[in-house]
Amino acid sequence: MDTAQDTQNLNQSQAQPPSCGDSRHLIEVRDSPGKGLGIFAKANIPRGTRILAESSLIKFNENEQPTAKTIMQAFESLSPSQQESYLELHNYACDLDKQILESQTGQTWDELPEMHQRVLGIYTANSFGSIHLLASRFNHSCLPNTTHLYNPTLDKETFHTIQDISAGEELLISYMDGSNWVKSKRQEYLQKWGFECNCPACEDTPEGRAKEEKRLVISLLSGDLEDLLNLDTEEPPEESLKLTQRLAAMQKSAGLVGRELCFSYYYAAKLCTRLGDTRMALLWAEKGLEVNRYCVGEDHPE
Ligand SMILES: C[S@@+](CC[C@H](N)C(=O)[O-])C[C@H]1O[C@@H](n2cnc3c(N)ncnc32)[C@H](O)[C@@H]1O
Repeated sequence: MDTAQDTQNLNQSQAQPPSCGDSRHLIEVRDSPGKGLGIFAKANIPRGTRILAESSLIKFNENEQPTAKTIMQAFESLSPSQQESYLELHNYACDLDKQILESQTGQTWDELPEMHQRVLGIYTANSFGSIHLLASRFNHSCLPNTTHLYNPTLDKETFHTIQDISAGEELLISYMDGSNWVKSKRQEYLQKWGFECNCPACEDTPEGRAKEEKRLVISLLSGDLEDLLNLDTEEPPEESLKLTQRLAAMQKSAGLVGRELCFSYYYAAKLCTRLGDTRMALLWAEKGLEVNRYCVGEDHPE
């Protein structure tokens, strides 16, 4: 066997992007000061890149609410090496999660065996409804540059950049659904993970406060729009269209360019259709499609 040739082949195969339909060769896991580990770009990454498509290590059915018992069973059904990898993940359970787990086990947190505390703490700190080994290293930002969604065709969670990323930059997702939430609501929600967010939208600086003001307007516009939709379905669509256009413009200027923007564009398209303005309806729909494509890729069924 030619050892030099083997080494060369190995180096070449490491240099090749893996054929798993993502660009994970462009990212690395390393220390993120004040946040534990995080995921960083090793090169410039353009918007819309599928950086990761990852199968779950542990997954529950959509309509199955995981409990302490089923989480422990899922962990025990893993192979020894999978268990080892699982146990390396970040471990944190907030008081509320502990209370829920206590009520399910009938034991206080301190009475639970140490291994149970660890497995359950890791589950609550890392679950997107499922556990993924690499994706568990994404830290949070209220102004994320990466978005994720389950792709049922691939049976994988996919992660796409929604901004152009520079080499060395951390890739950050949002841990919450409500991108229009104001700071106090966001901070309250993030207690689940035991940290105080200091992202550009949360920092107490003139820039941070200006971003928060935009978020407040977005929150109010979304609320007004919801009221228009809920209170009177006969409401003339012109008013809703104006609100939707303002909402989309604010989302864009606030840097909220994930699927929330796509939904505003789609909604504007629907309203234009209702108003008989096919040309504008097409334009909004195309804008929505473009955002959707960079958020979830071409192969998502939605
Ligand atoms: C899903 S894990 C993310 C990866 C984790 N940093 C690690 O070392 O494995 C969630 C934990 O990361 C930390 N974290 C995530 N986003 C953060 C942020 N914006 N600021 C500080 N800590 C953060 C918190 O400790 C949180 O409980």
